[in-house]
Amino acid sequence: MEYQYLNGVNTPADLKKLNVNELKILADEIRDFIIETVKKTGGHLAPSLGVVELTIALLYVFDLPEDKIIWDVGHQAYAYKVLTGRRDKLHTLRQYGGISGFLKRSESEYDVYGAGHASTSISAALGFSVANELLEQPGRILAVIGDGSLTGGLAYEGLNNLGNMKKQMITILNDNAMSISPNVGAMSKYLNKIVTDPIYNRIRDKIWNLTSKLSMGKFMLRGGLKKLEESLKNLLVPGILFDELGVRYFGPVDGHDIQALVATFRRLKDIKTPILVHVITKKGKGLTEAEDDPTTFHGIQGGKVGPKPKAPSYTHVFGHTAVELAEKNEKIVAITAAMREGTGLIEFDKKFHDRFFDVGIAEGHAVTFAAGLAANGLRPIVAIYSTFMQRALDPLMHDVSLQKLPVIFCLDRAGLVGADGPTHHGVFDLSYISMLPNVIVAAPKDGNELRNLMHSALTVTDKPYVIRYPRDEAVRFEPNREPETIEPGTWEILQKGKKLALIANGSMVYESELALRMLAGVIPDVTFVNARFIKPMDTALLKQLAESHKILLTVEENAPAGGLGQQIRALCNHSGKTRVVNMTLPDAFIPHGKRTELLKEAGLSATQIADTLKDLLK
Ligand SMILES: Cc1ncc(C[n+]2csc(CCOP(=O)(O)OP(=O)(O)O)c2C)c(N)n1
Ligand SMILES: CC(=O)[C@@H](O)[C@H](O)COP(=O)(O)O
Ligand SMILES: [Mg+2]
Repeated sequence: MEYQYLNGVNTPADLKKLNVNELKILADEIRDFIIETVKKTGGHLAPSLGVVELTIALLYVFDLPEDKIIWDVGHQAYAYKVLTGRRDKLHTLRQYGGISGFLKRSESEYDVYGAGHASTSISAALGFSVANELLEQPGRILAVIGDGSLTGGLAYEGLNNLGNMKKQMITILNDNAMSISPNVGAMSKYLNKIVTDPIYNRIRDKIWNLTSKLSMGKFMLRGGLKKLEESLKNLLVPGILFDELGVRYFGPVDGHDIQALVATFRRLKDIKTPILVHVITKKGKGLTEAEDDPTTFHGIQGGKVGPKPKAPSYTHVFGHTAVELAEKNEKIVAITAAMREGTGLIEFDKKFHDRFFDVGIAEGHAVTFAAGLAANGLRPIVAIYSTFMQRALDPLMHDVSLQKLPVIFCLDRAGLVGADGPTHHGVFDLSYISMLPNVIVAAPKDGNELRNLMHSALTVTDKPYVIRYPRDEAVRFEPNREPETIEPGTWEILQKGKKLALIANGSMVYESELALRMLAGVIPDVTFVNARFIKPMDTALLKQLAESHKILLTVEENAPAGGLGQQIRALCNHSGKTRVVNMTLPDAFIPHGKRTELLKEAGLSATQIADTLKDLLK
């Protein structure tokens, strides 16, 4: 595609040769380029469209790579990638072997810090700033954080320390009033107030509240003047919250006005103490459908629409079943950490809005909040992606399992998620959760079993019940079947055979089914077991299998350490009679790509399971 300026701009140095008017044309070209590219590759389109002008202004005023920008999450940094030497690679975005959808230190010298999980930028940037000072390195440190990411507690830990340490750091708050869905929480309301209420409205409202209920005498006696002065300060200094934390607030600034952004950054760039610049942007800016529906366009699939799925997604099955349970039991409440759409809770929210809680990007709070709900008589269902559940391991231990509270956890995106890559693969949950006492950990083989496990979880009232499932089709799902109650710790024998017992878990049951179909008539019948519970194990059946088979082959979509296979090996090894072979994901971070490509790279495709079976039985 021929562009007047974009073709000649590949680095920040190229950018600095343009004048501000040319930058405005460049912004349109970059926006057009991102739209055309991401429609093919897929990715986080609306977030990136919202910060095109902000990115240009930052790279125009600041001196990268000496000055360093740390992006929160990094899903919004496509313009940043274009302007830091990756314009000609953007078409490989999130593809296997291509550039990452987030910042990545190994990808570019300009990617000084990677992310993917939200709310880390302020803490990391403070680290950079202190390192500059102690090592006497030149350069300014900036963090770019969205209003959604500012609902994450880690951001406040960073702000608290920053305000106290008073180090040089410029925090750019990119406020588009959106997380994935509309942003939630008191901070969001506070930011919105700064942006929308004209000052005089606020003065009027505050004074009215202060004096309306009190006679003037009482008003004066009750320190009314002090309150009045405080409230006036609050009104007239919009960013008072940040100022009080020791981070000087500037703004709000129009995040699409390059001239205003450049002037603001030029004026503030050499302030040596912590500052925060509040920038107002529109998520999806420049693409009408994305501006109108930034939630849908937060992340889009690229390329041609694939074949019609053979079964609904596990996400759909979860959402359907959560509603089904809530219809029958008014104690059931659902909690999400800013992932209402991704976890499949839209229907639940619509039908049971007063029993639905979006707590913002606050997974630790979500779990401890659920503990409180459960301790006081409700039955919470917490829906969190497996990778984001890592943020809540201590609340799971300390608040839920130790106190034996009946919280149901539904961990979507367990296993390899695909294009989001290593920050998002949910490949450790079997390990980090089954190590805890007082937990049940299950993985369904299909949609029917997910629904049965969720129904079964309700019968458990003295410990948390964790169910994990992949970002994939649910193999089979009959919503009208009568749900079955599955006893915790009971595995399912799918085929009786001899010599080798194939013990698969969750997503790997279907892969193993496909492998056995490939080998029909080729190898002697093997015993095939659905090990749907990792905790508790079906130790009675396992003992039987170990005594009656020479080989146990385990297959799971989880890291090796602490997974199903390692636990089975430990249980069988003391007998020494049975050979245990484990097929797991590698002990490594797995790159981004298509889920099917990655399963193959990890050695967990149906063909590779079949090959392993043939090798073991020859
Ligand atoms: C710990 C964590 N939880 C959830 C997510 C999923 N997530 C990615 S971006 C996003 C919304 C971020 O909102 P904001 O910071 O305002 O950025 P915007 O998309 O509006 O530019 C969420 C919830 C995540 N990346 N990390
Ligand atoms: C950037 C981020 O963390 C989310 O947008 C995530 O990419 C959503 O993942 P899914 O597309 O699997 O819902
Ligand atoms: Mg936002």
